[in-house]
Amino acid sequence: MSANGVIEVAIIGGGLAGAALANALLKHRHINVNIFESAPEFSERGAAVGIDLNAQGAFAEIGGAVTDVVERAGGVAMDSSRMVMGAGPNALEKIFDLEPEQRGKAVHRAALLAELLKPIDETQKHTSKRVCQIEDSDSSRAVIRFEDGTQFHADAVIGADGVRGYVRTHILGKDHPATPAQRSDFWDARSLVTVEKAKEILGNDYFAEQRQYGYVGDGGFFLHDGHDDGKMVQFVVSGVSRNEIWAEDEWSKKLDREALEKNIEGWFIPSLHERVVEVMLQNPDLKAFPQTHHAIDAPTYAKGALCIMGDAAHCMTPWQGSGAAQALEDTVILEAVLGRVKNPKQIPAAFTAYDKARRARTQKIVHSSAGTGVILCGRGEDIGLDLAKIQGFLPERWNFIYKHNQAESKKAALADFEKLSGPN
Ligand SMILES: Cc1cc2nc3c(=O)[nH]c(=O)nc-3n(C[C@H](O)[C@H](O)[C@H](O)COP(=O)(O)OP(=O)(O)OC[C@H]3O[C@@H](n4cnc5c(N)ncnc54)[C@H](O)[C@@H]3O)c2cc1C
Repeated sequence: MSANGVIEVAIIGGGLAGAALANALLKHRHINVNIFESAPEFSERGAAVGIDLNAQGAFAEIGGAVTDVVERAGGVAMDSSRMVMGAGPNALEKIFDLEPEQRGKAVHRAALLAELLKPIDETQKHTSKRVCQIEDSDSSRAVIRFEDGTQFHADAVIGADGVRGYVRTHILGKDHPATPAQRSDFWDARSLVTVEKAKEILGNDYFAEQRQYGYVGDGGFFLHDGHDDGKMVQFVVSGVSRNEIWAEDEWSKKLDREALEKNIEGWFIPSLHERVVEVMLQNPDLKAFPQTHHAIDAPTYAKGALCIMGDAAHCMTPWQGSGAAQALEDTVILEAVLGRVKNPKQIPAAFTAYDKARRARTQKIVHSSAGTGVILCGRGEDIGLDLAKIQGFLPERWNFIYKHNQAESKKAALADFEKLSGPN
């Protein structure tokens, strides 16, 4: 703690998780927050991110500057059907529509990140700062060392440094089986096209503006959703990896027409197959990426005055579209408990309360997400391509994510913090 009683918080990683937390902590005058990003600029790869109901709830719970950040970033309501399914050799059937109150929003990642970072003073945002070492002890501030030879001293360090970040390794140890993320059984590829092009290629049977449609195939899945004020549409093709697709250490693969055709062969009815190929090849740099996740549960998200959040803590496959949402739920709890800290000695209690509030739920979603992928690729055990059975399974898989009472969870974490932290 500095002489003026300010608690120094360092956030490592300037993705959606780190930016949301830095923004949320601005409301606490006794906290000085600095955010350190390894890249030369704050940026987001990829197109849309779905802001589901619980993520919207998290923004509302955080309040202040983030309340309407999704609207300011051009978020588009995912109107109507979440899933209209084409399955098996010839079926095209609707599985279920979302009720209006269940609908999420799709927003351009870079726009959302920019809005989250906007209120943070330039002096608190640092780029080209790759953390390579942290020295922490019970008695003094942590020393964060960067690759450029500089260092920073902080009372609390939050690793929001993503799936291959440093802080998870520091907390769990480099040899712990839960430290590295694992490659899942799935891969995906993405393409972003204008609404006009999407209509032209997909036609009315397969496309409706500003709706999120998903098609179950025999081994894979095809999805589209609108974003960027409704002008652009994101297409995703994803599915079960075939053995010949990936070499052991291969983390991306260029997809030309032949490779794409080979990898999605037999998934969809012919009329859909043709359209999937055409719309995906609109991306001149089409690549397949293996989906990774923390398949092995971490025993903790916290150690002393250090903790991890977002993908650093619980990287998940995208099948339930909840990774960013979970980072926002993390933010709700971290903002609340850090807001109560009056003395740096209480920081370990704040992070223990955070770990208790967040770990079990997020790890459950990591596993649920991978299991949902199996179902959406028509490979669920005793489910296969039976649309009625798929319909039966899906709502319960999403409801426990959406119907999470963030205010209650925050209250419980604050009560835990009070119990653990002792007198100021
Ligand atoms: C294909 C796909 C689709 C998805 N769709 C959705 C969706 O619809 N809805 C949803 O809620 N979620 C979705 N997700 C998940 C969501 O994108 C992620 O969970 C979220 O972006 C993670 O944010 P993060 O800030 O934790 O990590 P990241 O975005 O990975 O940010 C980590 C940052 O830390 C920096 N960094 C790394 N190491 C260091 C270091 N040593 N020092 C300093 N900085 C460092 C990195 O450069 C990076 O900027 C999807 C994910 C994928 C892959």
